[in-house]
Amino acid sequence: MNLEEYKIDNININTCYYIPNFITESEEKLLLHEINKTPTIRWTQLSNRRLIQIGGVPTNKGMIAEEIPKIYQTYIERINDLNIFKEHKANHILLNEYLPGQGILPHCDGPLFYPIISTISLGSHTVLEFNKQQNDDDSYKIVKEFKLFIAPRSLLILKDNLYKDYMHGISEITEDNLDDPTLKNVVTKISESSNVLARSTRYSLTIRNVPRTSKMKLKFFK
Ligand SMILES: O=C(O)CCC(=O)C(=O)O
Ligand SMILES: [Fe+2]
Repeated sequence: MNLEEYKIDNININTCYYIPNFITESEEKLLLHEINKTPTIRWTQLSNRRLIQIGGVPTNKGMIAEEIPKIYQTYIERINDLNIFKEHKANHILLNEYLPGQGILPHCDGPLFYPIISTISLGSHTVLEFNKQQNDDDSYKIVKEFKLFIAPRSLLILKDNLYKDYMHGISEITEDNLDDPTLKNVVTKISESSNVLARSTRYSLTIRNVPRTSKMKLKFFK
């Protein structure tokens, strides 16, 4: 696969790739089946989404690697085969679940990760919003820059300045108007009369590299 063909090039940023249909419908179905089997206790419930850490829990001291189930490891390897992470191979997945109306506040992913995010989406589309933080003397404001339409089964790769200089987030809304001119990637028209698309439950597999990972097993002493 030649990644350069998938570069989003109308946002003046060189570091964004969007690959529709990166996985097939049957792969999506198998992943959704696996996710739905996960015991509730493995999920961390936040106020506006649920998440599961796969591969360990990154901390500012590094991460103790935990075994990654085979079905997820397959996709880590598929991402590593694209060679975007080079020697900083992907070794971690943060799995997010969003019900319609849930989202994630604008944020940067920060220093726990090597600065590349690769995201496989499942179940529903969403719209990812990119903002910049503008600091005044004693306050700051968030300036909306652009949005990307993220289809189920797609892969999105963000890196370099898009990782460091922009915040990303998902508004807590239940539908998206695809005629929004700030949406920067091509989306297909749903119908002549209305271009509003309702969200359903979406899962994102955010696949990253956690530097300073040790293979040490946790030991418990009495
Ligand atoms: O669900 C997404 O696509 C974004 C998730 C995200 O920003 C994160 O996990 O840091
Ligand atoms: Fe993020």
